[in-house]
Amino acid sequence: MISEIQIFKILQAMGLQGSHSSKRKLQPISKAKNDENGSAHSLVPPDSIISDIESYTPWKFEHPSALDSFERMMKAAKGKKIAVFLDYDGTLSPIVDDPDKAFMSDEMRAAVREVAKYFPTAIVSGRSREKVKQFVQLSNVYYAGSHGMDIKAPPRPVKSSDGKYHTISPGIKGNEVAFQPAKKFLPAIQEIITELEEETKKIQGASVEDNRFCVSVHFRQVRDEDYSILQEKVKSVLKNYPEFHLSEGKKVMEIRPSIEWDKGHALEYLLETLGLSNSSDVLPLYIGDDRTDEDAFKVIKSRGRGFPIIVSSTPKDTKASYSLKDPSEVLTFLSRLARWRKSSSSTRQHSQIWGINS
Ligand SMILES: O=P(O)(O)OC[C@H]1O[C@H](O[C@H]2O[C@H](CO)[C@@H](O)[C@H](O)[C@H]2O)[C@H](O)[C@@H](O)[C@@H]1O
Repeated sequence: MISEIQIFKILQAMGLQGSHSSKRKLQPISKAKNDENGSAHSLVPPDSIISDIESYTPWKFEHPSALDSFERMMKAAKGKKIAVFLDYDGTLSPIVDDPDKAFMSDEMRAAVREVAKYFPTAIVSGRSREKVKQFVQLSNVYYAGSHGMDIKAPPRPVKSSDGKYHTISPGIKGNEVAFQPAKKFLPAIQEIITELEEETKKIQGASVEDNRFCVSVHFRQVRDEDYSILQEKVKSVLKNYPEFHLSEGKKVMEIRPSIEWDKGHALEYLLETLGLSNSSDVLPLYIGDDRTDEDAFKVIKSRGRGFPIIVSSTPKDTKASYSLKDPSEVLTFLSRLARWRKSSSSTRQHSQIWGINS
């Protein structure tokens, strides 16, 4: 893999790029033709480099690789605190046909464990909190399930009669409480699940996933010609539940209570409970691949500091500032992040700060 800098140098040599500016739009580059003798023009780099340049679209300049930008990002983070937020499906685990088999690799688990030794770390997923915890199997991270509608974290700092805030030390075991802003919808959600299961049971490949405070209807394995029937059935069930709405993710329809709470709110909530919300020294780093992660990217953007990173191998509309191609690049990034921090501090200092087990 060639770096961003190398690509700029090549582009400059080819007369296609004037200066290093992430805002500047590049014209699409087409592969130069061989000359009459069949030999490539002297300015044309080898095929492997050409294909890297071709994939370096204007989108990639606006959302540079977090791996290529690592040194720059860490320079900006020097002396500041990074708080890490990670989506699960498509970020820590690859997208697979069967949602029950979206396992995380041992290498990824080890990398997240290592990151969480040095930085406060939370997994923010559309899955139920219990389910994502079963997949991740780490005790030194916080979990937010149901797109942030089910968070287990230290209690919010409380203001006492003397007007002072009392912050509870983050992460001390047994001190965590569940925050569940959509609790009153639980009975309706169970009714919706029963009705959806009944309505969709004849559609081959469709499945309904109980994510506790939200529901997923999967269609990855549904034939294309059956999709609109499935969609109609889901919509007809939802007609009786006006307090819920439907959105679409990666080959999945997601049904959620219409409350003002999403992954962005979950990020803010976690920062607050961890005592990290008011400091200009805190840089939230969020890695996610799906539309629901955009709410968290937006929050980081509006805070004006932090690292919103999208996982995508193709250009897409996003509020993220950086990109990683796939979960294998996420693994490389997280390992580098932990190594970077390890080389600048000792584990002992960290566990004293965060007080959580690994
Ligand atoms: O917020 P996330 O953790 O990314 O959860 C979003 C949805 O992820 C899961 O579905 C996706 O991954 C499955 C396994 O790879 C795949 O089969 C499915 O097509 C994807 O949409 C999860 O099963 C859903 O409930 C989540 O809503």
